[in-house]
Amino acid sequence: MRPAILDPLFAPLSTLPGIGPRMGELYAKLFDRENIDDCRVLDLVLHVPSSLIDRRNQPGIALAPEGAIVTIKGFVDRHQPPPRGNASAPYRVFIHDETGELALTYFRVKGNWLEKALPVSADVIVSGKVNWFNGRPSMVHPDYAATVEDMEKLPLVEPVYPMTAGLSPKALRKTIEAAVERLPDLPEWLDASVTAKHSFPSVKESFERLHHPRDAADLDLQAPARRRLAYDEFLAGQISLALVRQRLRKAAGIPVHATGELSARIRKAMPFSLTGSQEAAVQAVLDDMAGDQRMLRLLQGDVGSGKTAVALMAMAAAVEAGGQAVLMAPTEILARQHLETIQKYTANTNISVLLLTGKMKAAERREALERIESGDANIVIGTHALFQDNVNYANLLLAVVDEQHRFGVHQRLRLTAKGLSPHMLVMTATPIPRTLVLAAFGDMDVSKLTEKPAGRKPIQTAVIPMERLSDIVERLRAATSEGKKAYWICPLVEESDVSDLMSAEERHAVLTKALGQRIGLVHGRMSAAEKDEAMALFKSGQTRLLVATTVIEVGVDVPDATIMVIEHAERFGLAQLHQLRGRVGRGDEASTCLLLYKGPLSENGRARLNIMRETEDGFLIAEEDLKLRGEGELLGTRQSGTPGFHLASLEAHGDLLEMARKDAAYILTKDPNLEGERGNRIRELLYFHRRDEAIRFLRAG
Ligand SMILES: Nc1ncnc2c1ncn2[C@@H]1O[C@H](COP(=O)(O)OP(=O)(O)OP(=O)(O)O)[C@@H](O)[C@H]1O
Repeated sequence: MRPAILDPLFAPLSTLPGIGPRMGELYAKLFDRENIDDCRVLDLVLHVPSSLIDRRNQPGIALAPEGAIVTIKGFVDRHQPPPRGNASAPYRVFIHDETGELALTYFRVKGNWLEKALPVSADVIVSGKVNWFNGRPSMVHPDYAATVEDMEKLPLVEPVYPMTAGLSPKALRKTIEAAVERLPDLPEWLDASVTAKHSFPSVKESFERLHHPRDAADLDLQAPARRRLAYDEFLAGQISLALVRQRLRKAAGIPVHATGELSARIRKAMPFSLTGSQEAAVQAVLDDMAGDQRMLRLLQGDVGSGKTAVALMAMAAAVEAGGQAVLMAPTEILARQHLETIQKYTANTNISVLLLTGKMKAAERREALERIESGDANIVIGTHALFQDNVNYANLLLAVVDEQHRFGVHQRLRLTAKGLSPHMLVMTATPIPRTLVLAAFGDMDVSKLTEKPAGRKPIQTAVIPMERLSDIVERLRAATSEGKKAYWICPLVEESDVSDLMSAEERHAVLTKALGQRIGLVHGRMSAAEKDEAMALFKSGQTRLLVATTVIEVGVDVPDATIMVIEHAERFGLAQLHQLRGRVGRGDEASTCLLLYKGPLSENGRARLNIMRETEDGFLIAEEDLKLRGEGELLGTRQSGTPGFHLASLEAHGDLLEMARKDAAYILTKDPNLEGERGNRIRELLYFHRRDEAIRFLRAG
């Protein structure tokens, strides 16, 4: 049961004033949720400012610096409405103080609200950005403008929040304010010794400080309020992870005794032998599975390092021992690709491999569910549909979760919530720094694939301005007529007026015309069947050029594709570029990657693209990326911060993570089921910061 004191925070966002269906949609977008019903008041409380506007600067009109936000106290001299018949001309209000005159400039003014807000001969306060033209200052659409009496509430320091298009900063601020007011007086969930030692303010005080900053120092990542909340968040994360691990481990492992019979056949079917590090990983996995504790292992390997083969060996072991194995992929395309690969390698065994996705037809799905329940299906491959409530496994011994870089303990918890706790192998592709591993996975055993399969040739990477597009088209013509295959990646799906990015559809049309051949297209808005078809045509060589958005970024494997063109490379995160480039260089043919950019490049932008040219080492790229951009962008996803965290930043709060890890271990050693007095406090913390995850876990417990 959720502690009642948290109820106001878990109330739907729509209970706040001013949130109707239209606003609701915007908030859902802001919080990256399906719809407004998934948003809680708490989401707003956790939506912390990224910067602030300081309106304390009151230099007087004559001394207002160009482009700076200032607040001016003045006297209204006159109004100058636009001349009749010229509605596009500005409406000006002239005010003065003892240093000079300022024009307040408004466009498209309707009605007479300006006369009311800024009456002639009134003392007024205005705040906004000042620009100078020909020695005259003007303020276009002041952020605030009213008589002195009406302006008592002018916020001199104003938080600025991360936004989404369509939402106004004012509306967002007001809603957040209303949400923060609902913050109850929470009892302290940390031990007094911890709060005292680090001078942590209370939770309520901390949020109030962040949402009502007095100056920039309050928003500093090292400010006590921010550190407190970051620590809480890390602690909640570490405790959830430790609990999952504890649960998984506690359920006595079913030792898997592999006979090696099936895996020997599979190896024969593979056109290569495993690399040394693949062998080492397989061995570690088999050892784990044979033991009486549940395996919980992370398999980390750079793009194209051959993680799938390791996973397949592990799954074969589960089947040899008479059980089932599942492989969960992050996307439908990947699930189908895994299915194909695995079917190919298991063709001369009696292993039955089955696909289960969310998009199957009812009859097909029913049949699949029956085969899973009867144990007829040995290996089940799919998306998150694998762990839905109505899927019952006959004898699930191993779950492989291909997380790529979409971290989340969700799936792992989902399994435990179903009362299942098979051996677990989690695969990640993006090379992640240790701190990030710790934050996203907690303490897990780790196997790393450090070598690339033999025979791989380095990928030639070139950084090329868009102006040379026609050269590239010619190169592609030559290459495809020689039988080579190429990807062409575009950043956006459909043309949009806010952006000059060429959409995939448009690029597809242009290239089809220029090359006079059939060209494939894959983007996120196509149906699964359409995507499959496009991938199949490209694999079989019926199309030799595939225009795609980043839907193909993770895991797509067409080993004979050797050319990768990335349009607007300057707009991608480095890790994402690395992932994309990793789609070529997967066979023994030499490959090329062309990074097309639209100039002029910033210094930083040039440095980033140069890193791509200089190295193919994912770990090095990740490190450089971290240096240049910060970890949020490292994963190429979130606008800010660390994935899964609202308040904590791995870069800034690494020390707190380490502390949280130790404290979590201590707390759970003392009270493994969180039943004691401290345990109850910690449960509150878990609900607050991990929500449904925590809820699932507590139910599962
Ligand atoms: N030991 C090996 N020798 C040669 N080729 C291999 C070896 N292991 C795997 N491969 C091949 O290398 C390619 C990449 O393997 P896989 O798809 O498993 O990579 P991955 O680690 O999942 O990479 P990504 O994260 O990019 O998806 C595949 O075409 C696979 O058949």
